[in-house]
Amino acid sequence: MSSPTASLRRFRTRSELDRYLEASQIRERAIERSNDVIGTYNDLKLRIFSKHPELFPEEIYNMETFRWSFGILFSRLVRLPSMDGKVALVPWADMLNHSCEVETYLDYDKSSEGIVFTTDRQYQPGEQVFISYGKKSNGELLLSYGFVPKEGTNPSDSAELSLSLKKSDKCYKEKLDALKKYGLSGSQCFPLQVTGWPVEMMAYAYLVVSPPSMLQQFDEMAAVASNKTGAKKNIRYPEIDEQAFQFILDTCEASIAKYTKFLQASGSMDLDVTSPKQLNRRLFLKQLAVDLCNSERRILYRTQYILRRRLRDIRSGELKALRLFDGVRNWFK
Ligand SMILES: C[S@@+](CC[C@H](N)C(=O)[O-])C[C@H]1O[C@@H](n2cnc3c(N)ncnc32)[C@H](O)[C@@H]1O
Repeated sequence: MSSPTASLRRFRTRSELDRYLEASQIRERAIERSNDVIGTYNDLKLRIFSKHPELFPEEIYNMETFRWSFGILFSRLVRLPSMDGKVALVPWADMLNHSCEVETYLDYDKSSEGIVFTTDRQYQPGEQVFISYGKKSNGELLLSYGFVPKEGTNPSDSAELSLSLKKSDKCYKEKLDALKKYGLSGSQCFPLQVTGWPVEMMAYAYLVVSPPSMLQQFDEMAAVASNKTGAKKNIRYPEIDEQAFQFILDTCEASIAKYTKFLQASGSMDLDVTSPKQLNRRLFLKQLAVDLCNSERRILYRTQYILRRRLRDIRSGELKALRLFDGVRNWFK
């Protein structure tokens, strides 16, 4: 199941997105999705609604009802694997809640010509049966379905880290050209998980920190960063490993600081209410934002730990090599 607009049922306006999701890259995704829905509506209005007002009156076919319908439809439709991922609305199935821990699924069954729900184990009468909405991060679940699973319970959770070329880089233009050639830009987001980061991110970091003497490798780095070269290549440039890890660590720590600032400020966030109903809604949105930030910051902390250990290993390796070199030199004296 996927929903491009359910989040917009939670965070209705741009100012709500800016206020509650300011620390998370999910804010950018939400803005993109919102723009997609607005674009689709405007396109339909131009090509169909405005040409047949008797069939599509403005009181019904307006932006607000369009967004609502999209949200309802996409948070309830089911993808059917055996029918090439075709989507369907299945009345009873839309009552199933999501759990990150189950592998139950819905699919079309040829012999019974119906949709069958397959469970992963036996359930007792009265026990709640869950389904998986797919291997999605907490941010994606918030955007698509309007909830955030409990921290640490989602094995597919990820947090996006944005890396950027340095404007002061002597080879800024050459690096940007290499990135553009593979459809990338001077600033790219990559998903981090508690288990590590993608090779694309490492390649991007190599490119950012590489000196002018590595100009010949810029193309290869950009190609791997884009994952457009077909097979994934696990490139390594040991001579700039330390700078690349340090660069990712600095970016990661700047991001952690942003989350921490938001989480600290959220305690005294001005909810600016005029009615109890509004207060409840804003408290709910704040809690969703806090839950999301905590789960994303947890992944960043883990990344920070892995990076610090890598850097420590590199530096202690260098130190050992230096001591060995000094030892040999002294021996020859
Ligand atoms: C397909 S419907 C599931 C049925 C829904 N609970 C209902 O009563 O209509 C999807 C919606 O259920 C809610 N939901 C599903 N799983 C959830 C979970 N694990 N925690 C909180 N809310 C959940 C979200 O609001 C989501 O947009």
